[in-house]
Amino acid sequence: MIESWNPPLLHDYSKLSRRSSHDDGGTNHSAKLIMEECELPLIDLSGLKSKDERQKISCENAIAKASSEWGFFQVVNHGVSLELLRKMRREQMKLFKAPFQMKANCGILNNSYRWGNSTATCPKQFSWSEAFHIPLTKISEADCYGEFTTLREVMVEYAAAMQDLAKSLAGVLVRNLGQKDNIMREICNENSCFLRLNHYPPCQISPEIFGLVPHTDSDFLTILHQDQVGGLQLMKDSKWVAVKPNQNALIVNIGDLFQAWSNDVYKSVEHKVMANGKMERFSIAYFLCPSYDSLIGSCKEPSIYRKFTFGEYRYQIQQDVKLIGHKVGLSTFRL
Ligand SMILES: C=C1C[C@]23C[C@@]1(O)CC[C@H]2[C@@]12CC[C@H](O)[C@@](C)(C(=O)O1)[C@H]2[C@@H]3C(=O)O
Ligand SMILES: O=C(O)CCC(=O)C(=O)O
Ligand SMILES: [Fe+2]
Repeated sequence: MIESWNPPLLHDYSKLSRRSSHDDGGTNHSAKLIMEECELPLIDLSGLKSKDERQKISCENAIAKASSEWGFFQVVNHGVSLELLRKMRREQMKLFKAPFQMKANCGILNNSYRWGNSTATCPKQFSWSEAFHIPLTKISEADCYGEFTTLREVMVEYAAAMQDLAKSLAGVLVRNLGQKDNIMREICNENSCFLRLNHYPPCQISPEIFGLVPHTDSDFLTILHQDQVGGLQLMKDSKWVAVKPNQNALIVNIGDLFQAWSNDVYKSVEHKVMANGKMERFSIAYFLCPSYDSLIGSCKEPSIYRKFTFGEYRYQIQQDVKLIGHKVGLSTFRL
């Protein structure tokens, strides 16, 4: 265990966990531990820039196919420099090494620090992880960084690179459904997106503890940069499968808003992270989100979902988490 890692809820989590076998929502834990490992569809994005029209179309089709069949894929030759990815990871590790009190109470990164889930009342609601969930509007503000001054430049560069990639992928998905790709450029901008720095410390309580509880993402799409430790799992054909880490690739997944907008053509797939008994794990997620007042309708009629704004959607999630302990998501908005 890292010395500076001093989670305040360790005691409570251990206590809850000891009660877990009788209160796990009826899930069979021993079955959960036998895990199939999958390689996500691997897409070479150099195809998007190819002069050969067939190569370009084949790349675009692969993106659309994976978004419909898996809701997840991995990309190589994505245009984000490996040096930038390495720099970002170094800064992220430095940040999480800081003592808990500093991360939680010194106002860094817009007070966006969170540890686990303080409202958890049973093991299936625990998330054994800490995160900074930062609105992009804040990342260029020098005041946000406290003593972590070198983080700022890297964050700004990283967010810009992710923004470009996310918009280019979103453009492909929008055009694939016969729509004009300026839609995404108009409603998603640097004011509405988020970066999330995740750290999963080793967890010795039990191998069944979640690093991050099962969820779907609430955005249009997410770009994830994970390390080599592994632990990410996703739902495929009604089964949990573990994602094999690939150091050269970034992971892309469809969020709830793209599922709603595409009328269920693209799938926002449930995923989770399992805690690791020995190794700490790091990941960074970039969430492509619209502004809060953007109306999310479907690109074709008849629509499966009623129209809603992103603000309304976020509010509903917060209410659900507060009242019933977890996100309900898109099903609330189904007509
Ligand atoms: C407790 C929760 C917070 C969360 C929704 C959830 O029920 C489960 C996962 C959390 C998560 C993780 C990914 C995204 O950061 C997020 C915005 C999302 O869609 O699911 C968060 C939610 C949140 O922080 O509100
Ligand atoms: O850390 C991971 O692999 C997944 C993180 C994630 O799902 C999220 O931040 O929404
Ligand atoms: Fe996620």
